[in-house]
Amino acid sequence: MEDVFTPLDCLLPSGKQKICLLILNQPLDEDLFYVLWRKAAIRACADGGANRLYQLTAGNQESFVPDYISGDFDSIKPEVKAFYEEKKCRIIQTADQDLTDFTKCLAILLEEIKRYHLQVDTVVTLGGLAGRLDQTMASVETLFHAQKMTELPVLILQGSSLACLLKGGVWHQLRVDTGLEGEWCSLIPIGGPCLTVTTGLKWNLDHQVLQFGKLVSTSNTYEPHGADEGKKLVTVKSDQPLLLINKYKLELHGAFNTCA
Ligand SMILES: Cc1ncc(C[n+]2csc(CCOP(=O)(O)OP(=O)(O)O)c2C)c(N)n1
Ligand SMILES: O=c1ccn([C@@H]2O[C@H](COP(=O)(O)O)[C@@H](O)[C@H]2O)c(=O)[nH]1
Repeated sequence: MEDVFTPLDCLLPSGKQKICLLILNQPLDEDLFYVLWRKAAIRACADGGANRLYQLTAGNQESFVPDYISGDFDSIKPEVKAFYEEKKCRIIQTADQDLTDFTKCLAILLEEIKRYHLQVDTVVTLGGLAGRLDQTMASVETLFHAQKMTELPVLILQGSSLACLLKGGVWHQLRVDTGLEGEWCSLIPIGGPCLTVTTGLKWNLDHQVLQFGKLVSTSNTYEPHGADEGKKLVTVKSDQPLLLINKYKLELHGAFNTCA
């Protein structure tokens, strides 16, 4: 079975993927935010993610009201909660202290996609890869939950890195021809050893085992003159879920920041 996917399509203003957007409690990149917000079928904030949204959209906050804010609400500021409540944003308390606000917010999002039969190709998350290291590790763990909850790809973007967990046992064909690809990409075996085959990379893996303490494919890059140069395809197969991290470059210089 083959899974064809363009990881950076969501960042193209003219991209084809239909997305939903989840905002976590990390500084928001303005360009990323405005490109993604205008495309999203559902927009949600996890707890303090609402503070970040409120801050970024200062002066025009009523044009950027999310569909819901969920979480244990130990981070959202009272005035931010009151503002969005007044604007009819749904406030959903998720008190469970065994799952992160990110995981719980994602679970709600996936239920809504199902309930309203929304045509969605990708769930895009802003934040989650910086700040507290335990939270960053938890973000990656959320991707494992996500694979049990949905067939949809769940992406996490922050600070020029896009992270996505590739399913095990499937050939992934990754198109890397958007023009937004940066100079490196990595394959990280998170849950245990990953028997891996790749094509289209500078350092390909030929049925090699990626494993912490053995071999981890960081600072890899796309093959400069491969046979698939025209299409720019990378293929990856691993017997276990494998974390893909891509560098992206988005230089819009605020070109989209007036569109709600
Ligand atoms: C074994 C175990 N360790 C730790 C916890 C605590 N814990 C895990 S997820 C979670 C909720 C974290 O909420 P989130 O808003 O994502 O992070 P916060 O900013 O509140 O730290 C908590 C308290 C637990 N329930 N079980
Ligand atoms: O340093 C951080 C802090 C938070 N996150 C993510 O945001 C959500 C919500 O965080 P709150 O602090 O509870 O508002 C959390 O579940 C993390 O996924 C982060 O990535 N890094």
